[in-house]
Amino acid sequence: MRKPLWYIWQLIRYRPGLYFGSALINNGLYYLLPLISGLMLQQLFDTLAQKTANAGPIWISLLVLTAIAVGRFGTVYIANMWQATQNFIFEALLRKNIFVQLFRLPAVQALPSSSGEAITRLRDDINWVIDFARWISDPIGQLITVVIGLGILLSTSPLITVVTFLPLLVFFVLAKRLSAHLQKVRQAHQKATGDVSQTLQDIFAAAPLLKVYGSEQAIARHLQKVNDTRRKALLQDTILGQLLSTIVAQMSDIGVALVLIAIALLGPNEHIGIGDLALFISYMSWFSKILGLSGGWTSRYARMKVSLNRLLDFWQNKPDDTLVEHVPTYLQEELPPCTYPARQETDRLEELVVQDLSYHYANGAGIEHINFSVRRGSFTVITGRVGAGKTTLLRSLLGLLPQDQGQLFWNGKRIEDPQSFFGPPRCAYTPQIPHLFSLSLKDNILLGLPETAVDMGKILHDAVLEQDVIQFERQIDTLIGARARNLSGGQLQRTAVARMLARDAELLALDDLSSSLDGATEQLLLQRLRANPDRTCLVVSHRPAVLRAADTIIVLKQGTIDAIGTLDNLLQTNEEIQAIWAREQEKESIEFATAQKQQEKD
Ligand SMILES: Nc1ncnc2c1ncn2[C@@H]1O[C@H](COP(=O)(O)OP(=O)(O)OP(=O)(O)O)[C@@H](O)[C@H]1O
Repeated sequence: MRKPLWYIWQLIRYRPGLYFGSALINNGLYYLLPLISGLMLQQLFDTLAQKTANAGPIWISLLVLTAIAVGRFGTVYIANMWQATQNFIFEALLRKNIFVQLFRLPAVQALPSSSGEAITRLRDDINWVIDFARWISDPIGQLITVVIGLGILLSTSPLITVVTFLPLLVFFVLAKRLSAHLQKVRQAHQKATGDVSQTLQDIFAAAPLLKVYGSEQAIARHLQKVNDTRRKALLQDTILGQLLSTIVAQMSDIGVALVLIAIALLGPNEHIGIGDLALFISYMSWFSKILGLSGGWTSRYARMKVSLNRLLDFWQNKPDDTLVEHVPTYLQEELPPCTYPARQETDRLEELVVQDLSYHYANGAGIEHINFSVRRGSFTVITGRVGAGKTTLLRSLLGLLPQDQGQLFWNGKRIEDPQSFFGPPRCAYTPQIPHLFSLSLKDNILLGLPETAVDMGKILHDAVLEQDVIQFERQIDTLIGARARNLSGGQLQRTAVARMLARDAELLALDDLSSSLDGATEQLLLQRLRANPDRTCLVVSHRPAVLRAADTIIVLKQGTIDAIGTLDNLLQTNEEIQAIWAREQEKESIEFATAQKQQEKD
């Protein structure tokens, strides 16, 4: 793996003009201008005391001092603007490269941790890394300023410079020690706060169970305990934090006090005039502020390194330079138009062949030696008992899970990278639990496609959604709401089907097409899907209506193919499908009886 500073340098190289421009203004002008102010003050006070023969007019000194004050305000303003722009650009670059990497991997491998944790990494860890890149030029400006300032002071009076600067340095070291201790206290506070949040989250999630088990008292005691730890940590954090900020705030006064005491004691022997006093006070006060701002180098570096490693985790133990690859970020420029792959002659599906496909999860479960083929216009159903491997088969075929072994052929031509191959216009997929966004129904169906590219009326019809849409308050523009809470389970399933149909793909892969639909709607959906003779469907299901509609049924048992055939054939020869069929028939008759009872009641 490269050294952490290499990544920081690559970030800086992405916008060197902006970075060095803002660093120069921030560190060059911001830190150095007060040194000129000090010299002007010296001049001004010497003039007032008539010490130097060639002292310029007072108004020139005042003018220069005012110009420096305005200049400093201007530099802070410009530096902040430039740094904010730079931060946004660096953030965008890192996020874009991470997202590109996430989309490159099969879905199951994409995230190194939970999605909540990944969001935290994308926000906080990126901030720590770019904050380090911004900050790294600060100590250089601070060091240059202190070296030049000390040189000027030493040439005025070496003794007073040493006796005032050394105690200031001691205060600085003490403050930094306190700051290191505060870091530990702060970490303990953050952990304690995290424990409280986690406990509350668990309580909310398990509230009904806690009541049933009568565990309210025990959980309340646990909450009290973690809260008490947090209270103590918060108290320590607040007191130490206040103490440290008081010391840092007083550093400047301490610097001035040291100068006054030193000059009172040593001034007469050192031939220190009023102008020199002004110079010492001005410089020592500025040095104290700089010392207050500086330090924490090792902790900043360590924090950046940890954050950088957490970002490189997205590359799954294969750290890659592409985290800082210089790609366009379009923060100020127009986004390039979205392009959709045009259908090619070779995209047309005649036959898909699956050869010896295997995939195993870490626990050993999965699918093994799967062989079958799908012809154009066919309706193939993958069925099996719960946990037989239906979803795993569909997902590894589509490249959403990495294949351990096996080959796939599209019209006889080998598919090298299933994950990128099985997208529109070749394939569209509806997962077992479709995810809808908190957008309108229309936007959920289009999901980025231009409206002009689809026949929405036909799509709604084929997905048996047309009647539902009429009844919605704002028809197709109705907002679906977070987690599709404004839709029933069946409407959600059919919206996902509509989204898939909008892709007008050669192969439609559906994991659980109709489990939330009533019998009549299910029949209608199957009928409409099958009405187009060019539509090729590969469906996971154990619903009798879907099995009846199938041309070919693939029966899975414990991750391997138990039988392939038509329903009539399999019902006579295959025990597995006989068991599934009997159980589903029973379920159907119970559902039918319940529905009839409900009708009678109504
Ligand atoms: N992420 C996972 N990690 C480990 N094992 C898994 C994972 N997902 C599924 N499995 C296991 O792999 C086997 C096949 O699971 P799969 O979901 O493909 O079955 P299925 O036939 O689709 O089941 P269902 O009808 O419940 O959807 C099961 O034993 C399951 O426990």
